Amino acid sequence: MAAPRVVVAESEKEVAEKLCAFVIEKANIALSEKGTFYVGVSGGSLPKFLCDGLPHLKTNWNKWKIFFCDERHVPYNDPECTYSIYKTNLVDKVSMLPDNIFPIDPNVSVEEAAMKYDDVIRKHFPGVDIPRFDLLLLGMGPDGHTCSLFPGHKLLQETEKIIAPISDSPKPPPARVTMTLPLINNCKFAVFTSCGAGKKEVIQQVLEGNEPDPLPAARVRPTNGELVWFLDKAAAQLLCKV
Ligand SMILES: O=C(O)[C@H](O)[C@@H](O)[C@H](O)[C@H](O)COP(=O)(O)O
Repeated sequence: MAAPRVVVAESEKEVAEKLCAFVIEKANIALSEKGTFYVGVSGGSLPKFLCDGLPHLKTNWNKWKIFFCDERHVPYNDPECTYSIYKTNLVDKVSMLPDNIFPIDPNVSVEEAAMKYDDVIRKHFPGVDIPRFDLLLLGMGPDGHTCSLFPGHKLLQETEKIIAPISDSPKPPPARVTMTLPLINNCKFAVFTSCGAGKKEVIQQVLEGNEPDPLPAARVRPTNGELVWFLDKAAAQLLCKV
């Protein structure tokens, strides 16, 4: 994999603008090439960046297929539900057809929800071992986690499954469904967005460290794809090479 591309903007507002422009550019290229755009989105602070910026930009929303890089195993009416945040603040805003966004099923066990989600994804990528998303939009926690893959967790060693349950997430809520590294690293574009001085140390560790046991975010290295980081100046302040 080529070195990650690091885009540093002055402010969170500018990060959001650059991120959304990038997303729409990749979406419209995918739509022109194959008529569909397969994207995975994350929770945390990312929904705000995307939901504030994307609705103003031009694309054919009903050719998008939105999946979740991870999702909390909570009812849809729970404020922690990432799907509901995107449904309310993006899907409904752009009048995207609801069957273009694919939530997990919170009404079964987290193990079953993961198996069902695996099926849902594979139905869109028939005949391949590992689906290849056009774009995965990721966040990174202050501990270097991404999706619901946490430091030291056995899920980091997963080599077969593309979707897995977790019931001991150190970031609440504890039960989640997450993409695994084999799926993440098969995408065309893996894009992180991280802002704020609180992330400056872990960003330096992930982007410029050379750890024997890399943090989860440092393990995102698309095999045949590109890695891009959108950072504000506060988050990037310890980086040497930007
Ligand atoms: O649903 C989740 O909890 C997220 O997918 C999670 O992986 C998030 O991306 C990171 O925790 C970063 O969150 P912040 O950007 O809010 O720090």
